[in-house]
Amino acid sequence: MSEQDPRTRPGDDDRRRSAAGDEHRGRPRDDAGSRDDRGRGGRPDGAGRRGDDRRRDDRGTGGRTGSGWGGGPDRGSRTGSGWGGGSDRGGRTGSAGGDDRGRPRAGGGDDRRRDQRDDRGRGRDGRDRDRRDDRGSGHRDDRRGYRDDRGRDERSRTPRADHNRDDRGGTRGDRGGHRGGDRPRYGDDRRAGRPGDAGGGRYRDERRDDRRDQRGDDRRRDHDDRPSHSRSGGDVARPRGGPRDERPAPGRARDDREGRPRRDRDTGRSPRREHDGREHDRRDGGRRERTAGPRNAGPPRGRVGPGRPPAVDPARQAAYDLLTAVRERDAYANLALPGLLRRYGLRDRDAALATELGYGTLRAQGLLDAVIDACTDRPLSKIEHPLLDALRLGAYQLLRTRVPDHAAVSTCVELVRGDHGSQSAGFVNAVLRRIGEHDESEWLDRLAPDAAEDPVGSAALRHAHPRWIAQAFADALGETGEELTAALAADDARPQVHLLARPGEISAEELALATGGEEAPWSPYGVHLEPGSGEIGELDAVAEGLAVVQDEGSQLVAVALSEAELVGEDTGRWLDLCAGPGGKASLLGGLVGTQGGTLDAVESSEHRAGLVRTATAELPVTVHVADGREAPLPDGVFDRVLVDAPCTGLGALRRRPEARWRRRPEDTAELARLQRELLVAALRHVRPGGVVAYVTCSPHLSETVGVVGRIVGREGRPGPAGPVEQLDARACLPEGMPGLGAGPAVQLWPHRHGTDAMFLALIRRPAQ
Ligand SMILES: C[S@@+](CC[C@H](N)C(=O)[O-])C[C@H]1O[C@@H](n2cnc3c(N)ncnc32)[C@H](O)[C@@H]1O
Repeated sequence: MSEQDPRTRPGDDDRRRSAAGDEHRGRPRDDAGSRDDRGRGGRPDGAGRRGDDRRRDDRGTGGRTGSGWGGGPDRGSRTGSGWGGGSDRGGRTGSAGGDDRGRPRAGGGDDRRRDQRDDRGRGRDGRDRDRRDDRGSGHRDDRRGYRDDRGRDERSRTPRADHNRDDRGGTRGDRGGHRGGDRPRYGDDRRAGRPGDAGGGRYRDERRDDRRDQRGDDRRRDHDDRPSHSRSGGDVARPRGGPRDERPAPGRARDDREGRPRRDRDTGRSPRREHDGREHDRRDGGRRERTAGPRNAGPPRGRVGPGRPPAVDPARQAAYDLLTAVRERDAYANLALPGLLRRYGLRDRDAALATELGYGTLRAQGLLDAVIDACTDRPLSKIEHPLLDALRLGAYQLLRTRVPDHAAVSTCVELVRGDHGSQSAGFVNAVLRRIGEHDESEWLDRLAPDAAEDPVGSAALRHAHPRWIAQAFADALGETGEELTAALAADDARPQVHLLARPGEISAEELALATGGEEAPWSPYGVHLEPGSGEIGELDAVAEGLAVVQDEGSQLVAVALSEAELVGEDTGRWLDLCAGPGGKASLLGGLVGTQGGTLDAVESSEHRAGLVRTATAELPVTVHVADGREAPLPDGVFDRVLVDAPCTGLGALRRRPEARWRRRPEDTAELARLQRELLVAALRHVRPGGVVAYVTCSPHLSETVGVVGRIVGREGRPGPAGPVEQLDARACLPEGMPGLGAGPAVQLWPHRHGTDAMFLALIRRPAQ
């Protein structure tokens, strides 16, 4: 889950909104025949358009099923789980080629891709025209080649809205009405024991277009609050990159909004404000070294001289305001940033610069503070916060960007001069000049603990992590050497944006073509976008609801649950016990929908339950606002249950620039209790022979194996949920995926897998 992370602070939900995108899913494997069939990986139904001959030939045995499940001949044999990819999949990451990847592909062929290319060329006017036309005629569907009259007839018998009622009445009996058409199918040969083998369809009805319009309105209204909609899910560009192409990226809508930089600032900060007592010391920062900095380099104690408007470029002003918002309002950076970009009229390279500076400064805060601390007489806690923000912003530019020193210093000096006077400006100037005397590695050599004596402390400072988080990573990795360094470094890097190609809506291949991205190495639904400029929400595929932002690790754990081996038939009744904001519910709902099943989605926060409704609006998902520990749902009936538990989110810090400095070690104990209780509840709701996936986006042992160990029981003694069996989760992840450990649980890592650090345990209730 991305910044929309619920796990961070229970009760803060209203501050978080989501694109249902960020953010963290089977079949019996005892049937060799079905394994083989899956392994051949062709479209089970033979329906849908084919790609061109070259693609068909290259794909060989690994053609894509409409639902994204393919699997080359060498893949099904391992787990029988039908993970997509052809026999050459293992070489994919090293291969520049696209057509020979043996990737699973959805039903669309060249026509659809051509259509999408044409769409892109039309630009905004063309899209608007299509939208107008769509409303009455369904033209939009034709345009993408998805139109299916049979499906529409069936859908008209079972309006979509039924699926999102908060009661279940009348929906299940109609499930079959959503199947059919030329949409991908889950055949018996691929999903033994699954219901609805006739396949799934797109979940649409005549109200779809209306709803899309409504969604568009919601999207615009919620824009400020949507997470991860900048290309990086975080930073977007280095400040001194070459000239950037200001044309819209492929598939990106032109934005004809007019933005005007505004100089007004909404902070109203007083230079005399009391400090809040927050520590700005070297808690995580290694030993203190005072250099011969300005001896009088303490902060001024009040405004000196007349204030005047800051003469700073809007990008730096926006970054500075972001730091203020995070500090003063506990804002989530990825939720606050889009509004600031709009306020200052920032687009393209300016937006990229503002994002880089704001996110980078937040991410590196502990390192920056250690350096600032070494350059002034006063403890950081005695420096007025706005000045400290300016110092951090300047220090980040000096140490971690190619911004010329003079520009880094002078712009930060000007940032404070207007509101805080010339004496404050002089203080900032003096400290930043001191910082600029050394580069980052020289400062680290001076300030970091000796790696031989304190490897965790050294790695923590060098990669800008609090020590306790670096220690938690070390504990989970089981080492404090090179791999810890690699993990922290990957966690400190600008992340790619990962998109989920929604099952039944668009294939990963099509989405990659439409967005200029790359198909993900592991998830059959994933597309990676390079960090760059621009708003993800402006991509046509995202704007039209065909794709959402979702980390590949989140996709993998959701698909793993859908792949886990049940005892007995999958009746298509699935449950997501902690669903908000709906990222995985949207994927699970799409998967279960393609086989005619349903998903119940429980979320304790009303607001976040609303986000789940929005994210699953066209899927067979019923949303319940309830505490997952006592949800009003029957016991012992669900085939598959996801517990994507509220957690510290330590595994997604790269997407949440400020989170690493907010979390406290003591957060984990209370969360672990809640996690255990939710897992026990899930095991109550799952039927005998059904499977529960316990998932966190944290590698902290007390939230992962600690929770699972207590519930599964130890040394033959059952835990509080009675006897259960832990499955080998590795078998439900793509074959050839490296670094999955010794099992049975799986810990994903950014440095090993390019994903957030998601944890997955699969637990099955014994069959009666
Ligand atoms: C990690 S998030 C789930 C993310 C979600 N699965 C997704 O992919 O978008 C955990 C969610 O659990 C919710 N939550 C917290 N306590 C809960 C409880 N007792 N019962 C149900 N949901 C709860 C939080 O509000 C939050 O939305």
